[in-house]
Amino acid sequence: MTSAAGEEEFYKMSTQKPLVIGIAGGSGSGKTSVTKKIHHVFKEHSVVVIEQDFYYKDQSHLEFEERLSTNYDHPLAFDTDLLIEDIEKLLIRQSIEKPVYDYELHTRSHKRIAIEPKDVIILEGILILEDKRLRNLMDIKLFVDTDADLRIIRRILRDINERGRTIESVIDQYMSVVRPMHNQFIEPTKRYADIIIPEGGHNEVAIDLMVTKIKTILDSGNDL
Ligand SMILES: Nc1ncnc2c1ncn2[C@@H]1O[C@H](COP(=O)(O)OP(=O)(O)O)[C@@H](O)[C@H]1O
Ligand SMILES: Nc1ccn([C@@H]2O[C@H](COP(=O)(O)O)[C@@H](O)[C@H]2O)c(=O)n1
Repeated sequence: MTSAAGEEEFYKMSTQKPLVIGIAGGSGSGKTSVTKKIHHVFKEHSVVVIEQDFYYKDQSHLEFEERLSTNYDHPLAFDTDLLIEDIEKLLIRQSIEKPVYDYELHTRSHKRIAIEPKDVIILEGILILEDKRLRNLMDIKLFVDTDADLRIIRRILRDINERGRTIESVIDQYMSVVRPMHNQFIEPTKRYADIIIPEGGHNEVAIDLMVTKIKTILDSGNDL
Protein backbone atom coordinates (compact mmCIF):
# COMPACT_ATOMS: atom_id res chain seq x y z
CA MET A 1 0.00 0.00 0.00
CA THR A 2 1.49 3.35 -0.99
CA SER A 3 -1.18 5.90 0.02
CA ALA A 4 -3.28 6.63 3.07
CA ALA A 5 -6.41 5.86 1.02
CA GLY A 6 -4.89 2.54 -0.02
CA GLU A 7 -4.09 1.63 3.58
CA GLU A 8 -7.63 2.55 4.64
CA GLU A 9 -9.04 0.30 1.89
CA PHE A 10 -6.75 -2.56 2.94
CA TYR A 11 -7.87 -2.16 6.55
CA LYS A 12 -11.54 -2.20 5.53
CA MET A 13 -11.13 -5.33 3.40
CA SER A 14 -9.27 -7.26 6.06
CA THR A 15 -11.59 -6.62 9.01
CA GLN A 16 -15.11 -6.73 7.58
CA LYS A 17 -17.11 -9.90 8.11
CA PRO A 18 -16.45 -12.26 5.19
CA LEU A 19 -19.38 -12.79 2.84
CA VAL A 20 -20.56 -16.41 2.72
CA ILE A 21 -22.18 -17.62 -0.51
CA GLY A 22 -23.69 -21.10 -0.62
CA ILE A 23 -23.99 -22.85 -3.99
CA ALA A 24 -26.15 -25.98 -3.81
CA GLY A 25 -27.72 -28.24 -6.44
CA GLY A 26 -27.82 -31.83 -7.55
CA SER A 27 -24.79 -33.80 -8.64
CA GLY A 28 -23.79 -32.71 -12.16
CA SER A 29 -25.96 -29.60 -12.03
CA GLY A 30 -23.03 -27.24 -12.62
CA LYS A 31 -22.21 -26.03 -9.09
CA THR A 32 -18.47 -26.32 -9.61
CA SER A 33 -18.70 -24.53 -12.96
CA VAL A 34 -20.65 -21.61 -11.43
CA THR A 35 -18.20 -21.48 -8.52
CA LYS A 36 -15.19 -21.42 -10.85
CA LYS A 37 -16.67 -18.57 -12.90
CA ILE A 38 -17.36 -16.42 -9.85
CA HIS A 39 -13.95 -17.32 -8.38
CA HIS A 40 -12.29 -16.34 -11.64
CA VAL A 41 -13.76 -12.81 -11.46
CA PHE A 42 -12.93 -12.21 -7.81
CA LYS A 43 -9.69 -14.11 -7.30
CA GLU A 44 -7.59 -10.99 -6.81
CA HIS A 45 -10.30 -9.67 -4.50
CA SER A 46 -9.87 -12.54 -2.13
CA VAL A 47 -12.27 -15.45 -2.62
CA VAL A 48 -11.90 -18.86 -1.00
CA VAL A 49 -13.81 -21.95 -2.16
CA ILE A 50 -14.84 -24.63 0.33
CA GLU A 51 -16.14 -27.82 -1.27
CA GLN A 52 -18.56 -29.82 0.88
CA ASP A 53 -17.23 -32.98 -0.83
CA PHE A 54 -13.84 -32.43 0.83
CA TYR A 55 -15.62 -32.88 4.15
CA TYR A 56 -16.88 -36.41 3.52
CA LYS A 57 -16.16 -38.42 6.65
CA ASP A 58 -12.75 -40.02 6.75
CA GLN A 59 -13.07 -43.71 5.84
CA SER A 60 -9.42 -44.73 5.98
CA HIS A 61 -10.22 -47.23 8.75
CA LEU A 62 -12.53 -49.15 6.34
CA GLU A 63 -11.47 -51.64 3.66
CA PHE A 64 -11.83 -50.33 0.09
CA GLU A 65 -14.70 -52.76 -0.60
CA GLU A 66 -16.58 -51.48 2.44
CA ARG A 67 -16.20 -47.88 1.24
CA LEU A 68 -17.98 -48.80 -1.98
CA SER A 69 -21.19 -49.42 -0.07
CA THR A 70 -21.28 -45.98 1.62
CA ASN A 71 -24.22 -43.75 0.73
CA TYR A 72 -22.40 -40.59 -0.38
CA ASP A 73 -25.63 -38.72 -1.05
CA HIS A 74 -26.95 -38.88 2.52
CA PRO A 75 -26.42 -35.96 4.94
CA LEU A 76 -24.74 -38.30 7.43
CA ALA A 77 -21.92 -39.05 4.96
CA PHE A 78 -20.43 -35.63 5.72
CA ASP A 79 -18.39 -34.40 8.68
CA THR A 80 -20.61 -31.32 8.98
CA ASP A 81 -19.27 -30.40 12.42
CA LEU A 82 -15.78 -30.02 10.98
CA LEU A 83 -17.12 -28.04 8.01
CA ILE A 84 -18.95 -25.63 10.33
CA GLU A 85 -15.90 -25.33 12.56
CA ASP A 86 -13.73 -24.38 9.57
CA ILE A 87 -16.19 -21.82 8.22
CA GLU A 88 -16.54 -20.26 11.66
CA LYS A 89 -12.75 -19.95 11.83
CA LEU A 90 -12.63 -18.26 8.41
CA LEU A 91 -15.38 -15.90 9.57
CA ILE A 92 -13.18 -14.71 12.43
CA ARG A 93 -10.23 -14.43 10.05
CA GLN A 94 -8.38 -17.53 11.21
CA SER A 95 -6.67 -19.83 8.71
CA ILE A 96 -7.72 -23.47 8.31
CA GLU A 97 -6.28 -26.76 7.06
CA LYS A 98 -8.84 -27.85 4.48
CA PRO A 99 -9.13 -31.63 4.02
CA VAL A 100 -8.58 -33.10 0.55
CA TYR A 101 -10.84 -35.85 -0.80
CA ASP A 102 -9.88 -38.76 -3.04
CA TYR A 103 -12.86 -39.92 -5.15
CA GLU A 104 -10.97 -42.96 -6.42
CA LEU A 105 -10.13 -44.24 -2.93
CA HIS A 106 -13.44 -43.00 -1.45
CA THR A 107 -11.79 -41.35 1.52
CA ARG A 108 -9.82 -38.32 2.62
CA SER A 109 -6.31 -38.04 1.36
CA HIS A 110 -3.48 -37.51 3.87
CA LYS A 111 -2.91 -34.07 2.36
CA ARG A 112 -4.33 -30.85 3.74
CA ILE A 113 -4.55 -27.46 2.05
CA ALA A 114 -3.69 -24.39 4.10
CA ILE A 115 -6.42 -21.80 3.53
CA GLU A 116 -6.03 -18.20 4.56
CA PRO A 117 -9.12 -16.17 5.52
CA LYS A 118 -10.58 -14.12 2.67
CA ASP A 119 -13.35 -11.57 2.13
CA VAL A 120 -15.62 -13.99 0.27
CA ILE A 121 -16.22 -17.64 1.15
CA ILE A 122 -17.99 -19.78 -1.46
CA LEU A 123 -19.35 -22.98 0.03
CA GLU A 124 -20.33 -25.45 -2.67
CA GLY A 125 -21.98 -28.87 -2.42
CA ILE A 126 -25.03 -31.07 -2.92
CA LEU A 127 -26.30 -30.82 0.66
CA ILE A 128 -25.06 -27.50 2.00
CA LEU A 129 -28.63 -26.17 2.33
CA GLU A 130 -29.83 -29.25 4.19
CA ASP A 131 -28.23 -28.36 7.54
CA LYS A 132 -29.80 -25.39 9.34
CA ARG A 133 -26.52 -24.49 11.08
CA LEU A 134 -24.81 -24.21 7.70
CA ARG A 135 -27.69 -22.20 6.22
CA ASN A 136 -27.43 -19.76 9.11
CA LEU A 137 -23.80 -19.06 8.21
CA MET A 138 -24.68 -18.05 4.64
CA ASP A 139 -25.45 -14.56 3.41
CA ILE A 140 -26.56 -15.60 -0.09
CA LYS A 141 -27.94 -19.03 -0.98
CA LEU A 142 -28.01 -20.28 -4.59
CA PHE A 143 -29.47 -23.48 -6.00
CA VAL A 144 -28.31 -24.62 -9.42
CA ASP A 145 -31.31 -26.30 -10.99
CA THR A 146 -30.57 -28.59 -13.91
CA ASP A 147 -32.77 -31.34 -15.34
CA ALA A 148 -31.98 -34.88 -14.23
CA ASP A 149 -31.25 -36.13 -17.76
CA LEU A 150 -28.52 -33.52 -18.23
CA ARG A 151 -27.12 -34.15 -14.77
CA ILE A 152 -26.72 -37.89 -15.31
CA ILE A 153 -25.14 -37.43 -18.76
CA ARG A 154 -22.65 -34.94 -17.32
CA ARG A 155 -21.97 -37.17 -14.33
CA ILE A 156 -21.30 -40.23 -16.48
CA LEU A 157 -18.71 -38.33 -18.53
CA ARG A 158 -17.10 -36.67 -15.51
CA ASP A 159 -16.98 -39.74 -13.27
CA ILE A 160 -15.42 -41.90 -16.01
CA ASN A 161 -12.89 -39.23 -17.02
CA GLU A 162 -12.05 -37.74 -13.63
CA ARG A 163 -13.15 -40.03 -10.82
CA GLY A 164 -11.96 -43.45 -12.01
CA ARG A 165 -15.43 -44.99 -12.51
CA THR A 166 -16.99 -47.33 -15.09
CA ILE A 167 -20.24 -46.54 -16.89
CA GLU A 168 -21.89 -49.52 -15.15
CA SER A 169 -20.87 -48.29 -11.70
CA VAL A 170 -22.09 -44.73 -12.39
CA ILE A 171 -25.48 -45.91 -13.66
CA ASP A 172 -25.88 -48.42 -10.84
CA GLN A 173 -24.99 -45.82 -8.18
CA TYR A 174 -27.29 -43.26 -9.82
CA MET A 175 -30.32 -45.56 -9.86
CA SER A 176 -29.83 -47.08 -6.41
CA VAL A 177 -28.63 -44.07 -4.40
CA VAL A 178 -28.04 -40.75 -6.20
CA ARG A 179 -31.53 -40.41 -7.68
CA PRO A 180 -33.53 -41.37 -4.58
CA MET A 181 -31.33 -39.27 -2.27
CA HIS A 182 -31.63 -36.32 -4.65
CA ASN A 183 -35.40 -36.51 -4.46
CA GLN A 184 -35.46 -37.05 -0.70
CA PHE A 185 -32.77 -34.62 0.50
CA ILE A 186 -31.39 -32.31 -2.21
CA GLU A 187 -34.39 -31.19 -4.26
CA PRO A 188 -36.38 -30.11 -1.14
CA THR A 189 -33.58 -27.68 -0.15
CA LYS A 190 -34.37 -25.58 -3.20
CA ARG A 191 -36.94 -23.77 -1.06
CA TYR A 192 -34.18 -22.32 1.10
CA ALA A 193 -32.43 -20.69 -1.87
CA ASP A 194 -32.50 -16.93 -2.42
CA ILE A 195 -31.82 -17.47 -6.11
CA ILE A 196 -32.43 -20.50 -8.33
CA ILE A 197 -30.08 -20.66 -11.32
CA PRO A 198 -31.26 -22.77 -14.23
CA GLU A 199 -28.55 -24.71 -16.04
CA GLY A 200 -25.52 -23.68 -14.00
CA GLY A 201 -22.19 -22.78 -15.55
CA HIS A 202 -23.41 -21.55 -18.93
CA ASN A 203 -25.97 -19.16 -17.46
CA GLU A 204 -23.94 -15.99 -18.00
CA VAL A 205 -26.81 -13.68 -17.00
CA ALA A 206 -27.16 -15.30 -13.58
CA ILE A 207 -23.39 -15.30 -13.05
CA ASP A 208 -23.13 -11.59 -14.01
CA LEU A 209 -25.96 -10.76 -11.58
CA MET A 210 -24.18 -12.62 -8.78
CA VAL A 211 -20.88 -10.92 -9.55
CA THR A 212 -22.55 -7.48 -9.47
CA LYS A 213 -24.30 -8.28 -6.19
CA ILE A 214 -21.08 -9.49 -4.55
CA LYS A 215 -19.22 -6.37 -5.73
CA THR A 216 -21.96 -4.15 -4.29
CA ILE A 217 -21.82 -5.89 -0.93
CA LEU A 218 -18.02 -5.81 -0.76
CA ASP A 219 -17.92 -2.12 -1.75
CA SER A 220 -20.42 -1.26 0.97
CA GLY A 221 -18.25 -2.90 3.63
CA ASN A 222 -20.56 -5.91 3.91
CA ASP A 223 -23.26 -4.26 6.02
CA LEU A 224 -25.71 -7.10 5.60
N1 LIG B 1 -23.69 -26.09 -19.14
C1 LIG B 1 -22.94 -27.18 -19.28
N2 LIG B 1 -22.91 -27.83 -20.47
C2 LIG B 1 -22.19 -28.95 -20.63
N3 LIG B 1 -21.43 -29.51 -19.68
C3 LIG B 1 -21.41 -28.91 -18.49
C4 LIG B 1 -22.16 -27.72 -18.22
N4 LIG B 1 -21.95 -27.35 -16.94
C5 LIG B 1 -21.11 -28.27 -16.42
N5 LIG B 1 -20.78 -29.20 -17.35
C6 LIG B 1 -19.90 -30.37 -17.16
O1 LIG B 1 -20.66 -31.31 -16.40
C7 LIG B 1 -19.85 -31.89 -15.39
C8 LIG B 1 -20.47 -31.59 -14.04
O2 LIG B 1 -20.43 -30.18 -13.84
P1 LIG B 1 -19.99 -29.58 -12.44
O3 LIG B 1 -19.90 -28.10 -12.56
O4 LIG B 1 -18.79 -30.31 -11.93
O5 LIG B 1 -21.28 -29.98 -11.58
P2 LIG B 1 -21.46 -30.25 -10.06
O6 LIG B 1 -20.34 -29.54 -9.35
O7 LIG B 1 -22.80 -29.66 -9.76
O8 LIG B 1 -21.44 -31.73 -9.88
C9 LIG B 1 -18.45 -31.32 -15.55
O9 LIG B 1 -17.68 -32.24 -16.28
C10 LIG B 1 -18.67 -30.05 -16.33
O10 LIG B 1 -17.56 -29.73 -17.15
N1 LIG C 1 -16.50 -41.44 -2.79
C1 LIG C 1 -17.48 -40.72 -3.37
C2 LIG C 1 -17.91 -39.52 -2.86
C3 LIG C 1 -18.92 -38.84 -3.52
N2 LIG C 1 -19.47 -39.35 -4.63
C4 LIG C 1 -20.55 -38.65 -5.35
O1 LIG C 1 -20.22 -37.29 -5.53
C5 LIG C 1 -21.42 -36.56 -5.69
C6 LIG C 1 -21.23 -35.15 -5.20
O2 LIG C 1 -20.28 -34.47 -5.98
P1 LIG C 1 -20.74 -33.51 -7.20
O3 LIG C 1 -19.44 -32.85 -7.59
O4 LIG C 1 -21.32 -34.37 -8.26
O5 LIG C 1 -21.75 -32.56 -6.64
C7 LIG C 1 -22.48 -37.28 -4.88
O6 LIG C 1 -23.66 -37.40 -5.65
C8 LIG C 1 -21.85 -38.66 -4.60
O7 LIG C 1 -22.65 -39.70 -5.08
C9 LIG C 1 -19.03 -40.55 -5.12
O8 LIG C 1 -19.53 -41.04 -6.16
N3 LIG C 1 -18.03 -41.22 -4.49
